[in-house]
Amino acid sequence: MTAADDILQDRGTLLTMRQANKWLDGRKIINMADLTIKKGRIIGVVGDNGYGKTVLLKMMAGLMEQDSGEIVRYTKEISFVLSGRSFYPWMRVMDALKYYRDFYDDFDINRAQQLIGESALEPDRKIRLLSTGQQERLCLILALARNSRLYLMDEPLNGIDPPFKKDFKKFLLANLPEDASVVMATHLLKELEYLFDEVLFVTGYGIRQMETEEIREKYHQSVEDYYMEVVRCEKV
Ligand SMILES: Nc1ncnc2c1ncn2[C@@H]1O[C@H](COP(=O)(O)OP(=O)(O)OP(=O)(O)O)[C@@H](O)[C@H]1O
Repeated sequence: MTAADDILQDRGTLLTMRQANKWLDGRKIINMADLTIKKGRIIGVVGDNGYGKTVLLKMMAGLMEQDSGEIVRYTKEISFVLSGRSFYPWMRVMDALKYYRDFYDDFDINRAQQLIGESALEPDRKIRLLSTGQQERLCLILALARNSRLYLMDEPLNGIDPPFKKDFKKFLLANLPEDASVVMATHLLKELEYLFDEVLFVTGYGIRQMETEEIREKYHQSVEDYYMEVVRCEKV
């Protein structure tokens, strides 16, 4: 790390991307991505289908490497929320907890068990037999029971029921370590934009990072309207 990087770390920066590019199957998916993830922020990742939100999250997690440009992670404590399909077919809820305990030093199995109990998930139930929403809830619990600095979530609430969606902010804030940040890809803008401090718009030509307060106060629009009426209409 350079001296300038040390200063960024002191100011609470968790991750930066500078002019990061990613090609897949000969197509440029991520184009000159510039972004900064600071501590204590909840950040939405918004973009049309296939524009590269998942690829961007995987690059942040280090699961996909950039082809050019720079990604600096100022923390190793990054928790990626898996999907329910990530588990072996034989696994029960309790097996997933033990798997996480054995795999991650920062996983608090007691905390996970408590959250499983509060969610009415049965510890002996096979994960593949859970509903989509129950699987998503399990994956969220597994990720949040890790003591991380950065939580990466790829459409975590698609199958989840309206009451939990409504309580999600409370659930998240109650279970996030202090000063941790969340980066969350979602199409549920109407329901979730109230959560976001910032938004990363993933467009066909690059990434645009904006404060939600700026969108609301300067442009007098909701994030969804701003995305639909401004960002999606821009041509570069
Ligand atoms: N491993 C891979 N190999 C080849 N192409 C891939 C791979 N992963 C993703 N892609 C392609 O990259 C593009 C972006 O995919 P990605 O899953 O990031 O989109 P997304 O914005 O998350 O979409 P959605 O909103 O539908 O979930 C797509 O065209 C996809 O087909």
